[in-house]
Amino acid sequence: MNIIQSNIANLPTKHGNFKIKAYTQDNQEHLAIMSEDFENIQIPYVRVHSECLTGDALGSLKCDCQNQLNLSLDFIAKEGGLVIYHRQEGRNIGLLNKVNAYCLQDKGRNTIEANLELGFKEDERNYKIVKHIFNDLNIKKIKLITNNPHKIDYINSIGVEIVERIPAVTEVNEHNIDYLNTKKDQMGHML
Ligand SMILES: Nc1nc2c(ncn2[C@@H]2O[C@H](COP(=O)(O)OP(=O)(O)OP(=O)(O)O)[C@@H](O)[C@H]2O)c(=O)[nH]1
Ligand SMILES: [Zn+2]
Repeated sequence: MNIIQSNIANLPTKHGNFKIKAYTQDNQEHLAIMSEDFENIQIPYVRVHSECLTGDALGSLKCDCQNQLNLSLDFIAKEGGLVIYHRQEGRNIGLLNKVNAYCLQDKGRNTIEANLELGFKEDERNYKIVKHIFNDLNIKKIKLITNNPHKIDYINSIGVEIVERIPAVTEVNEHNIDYLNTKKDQMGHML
């Protein structure tokens, strides 16, 4: 696993002041976004946020990604911890395939059916870089911000203890209600 990593730099944002460190693996560039007091925290709050360009950058109402990212950055700036911006767009099928999946959803498929019809699993993400980042930042115990039980299982399986789960529940609207219901009913999300 060939990973290149950056130095640490300051990043002031409208959410607060952070320190950032980038990691490159297999042409994917990921970012650790740490609160200023990160080094002194015993058990950090952590959000592993999967990239969603349409949500995070454009404010798409089809998903809850931008709201979850904003909520997490606000929370981490205040309470102390880390957001890992995990560049596995579209549950790791990539942007082009996600747009094709959205086209199928325009025709009535749900988020899982669209992935399967394109020849992918419902979730193609892997968390190898997350394991590396936890090791690099010497993190052994965390409080994880998530609704996704599979993320909890994975992070437990790499030897990082989750002492508390913080829900990341945000607003429901007419565009994301079906998506959120599919995540809850068919993907096991705690919503
Ligand atoms: N393939 C595909 N990916 C999607 C779709 N909607 C959102 N995504 C991607 O799903 C990822 C976010 O996953 P979610 O299931 O919303 O949340 P999660 O990260 O599994 O769980 P939480 O920690 O609770 O947020 C991002 O990479 C999005 O780009 C979709 O309809 N199809
Ligand atoms: Zn999204």
